Amino acid sequence: MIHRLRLSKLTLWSSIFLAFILFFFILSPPSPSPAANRRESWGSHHWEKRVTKSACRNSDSGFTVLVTGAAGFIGCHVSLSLKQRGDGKVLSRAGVFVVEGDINDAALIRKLFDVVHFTHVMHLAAQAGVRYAMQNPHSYVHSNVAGFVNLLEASKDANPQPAIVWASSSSVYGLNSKVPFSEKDRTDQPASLYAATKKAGEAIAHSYNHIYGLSITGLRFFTVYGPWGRPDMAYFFFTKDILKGKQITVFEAADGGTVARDFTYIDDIVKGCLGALDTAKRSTGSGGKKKGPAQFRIYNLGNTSPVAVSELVRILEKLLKVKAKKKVMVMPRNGDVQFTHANISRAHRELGYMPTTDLETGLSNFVKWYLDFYSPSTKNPASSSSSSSW
Ligand SMILES: O=C(O)[C@H]1O[C@H](OP(=O)(O)OP(=O)(O)OC[C@H]2O[C@@H](n3ccc(=O)[nH]c3=O)[C@H](O)[C@@H]2O)[C@H](O)[C@@H](O)[C@@H]1O
Repeated sequence: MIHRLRLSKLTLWSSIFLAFILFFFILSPPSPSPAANRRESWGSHHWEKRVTKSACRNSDSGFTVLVTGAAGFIGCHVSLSLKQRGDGKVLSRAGVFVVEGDINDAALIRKLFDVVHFTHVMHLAAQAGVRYAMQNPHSYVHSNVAGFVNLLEASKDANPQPAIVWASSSSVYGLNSKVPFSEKDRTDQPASLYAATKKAGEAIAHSYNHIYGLSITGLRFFTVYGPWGRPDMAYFFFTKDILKGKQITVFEAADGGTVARDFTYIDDIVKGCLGALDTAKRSTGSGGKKKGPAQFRIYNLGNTSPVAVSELVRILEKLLKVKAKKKVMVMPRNGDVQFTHANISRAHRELGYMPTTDLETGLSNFVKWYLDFYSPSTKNPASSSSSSSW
């Protein structure tokens, strides 16, 4: 239980601030906590030994992946999935070694690249969330722009360079009104600072690909949800507030039109991330020098099935067996867009990506996890359901 609570806090922390780095294939004795990893002092001989050991691969075809944001929602699912399939696993007992740090810490990132030859970087650390950008704009620039550049700098100097797969966002489509959103559509009208920093990330990624020969794949995630999710996302805090009998605010468009999202279940997203890693070609440069053109890709990872937020609430009411206290209001001008809908044909063709989880099924998994994790009062009619999906 203590372990679970700690994880929950970490998930929250990393989604609001940033940045844990986890890498594989670590096997370490059960790690006391990320904080303890840091206390061990990251430059020490013992630390280097653990890092090196953890990064050994069991075959030449395995990957050694640096996953940033590993304590965050998508990062922890991707990390566990990589671990389960055994990439880089060398010791008798699988485990994950988490290095707590900021992706802006150039010395730490350089040290990691000195100690390990990463074949891939799965960059999922970010300041996420659309509306929070109005409260804390600088954290978006710090994590999504400066932190990303810091990671790319270390990656381009590495010899050999890793291939990079990183998290962009459906929010880059901004005010684009052509649906479904295709990777070819315009992305030059962001509706929030968050979207602008993700769009900046795509431009920065292109420049590193062009100048240094880094192989880079950007994944535009569409409103990802599921167990161990982000408490700042609507489906998560709606669940919490409905159970507490608190009023929730459901947005509608100014003309009374539907506000909808292409909600995408975490397990489908993880498959897309692994597909991107598996199909990433090698970077062509080394030690900061380009040796030829390198792969540059961008993919939508969505569900291709937008659902109105009012319908999301209806499903939650059914699963929780509690009627929500709803206040419907016009969507404030805080960065939200009215509608998202992914065209995923490119990801299907090139990554084999095919989401299989509809919103009701995915939310049912989430609600089971939520009730099990938070064990709300037994007075709650929905609390009898308790199995966790993990
Ligand atoms: O797809 C994406 O790229 C983005 O998806 C989510 O952003 P968002 O779709 O806004 O997700 P939520 O904040 O969970 O909102 C979901 C829906 O609920 C609505 N909402 C939100 C809050 C609220 O109080 N009421 C309400 O109706 C929003 O307008 C939105 O339509 C994530 O928070 C972003 O980090 C991610 O990049």
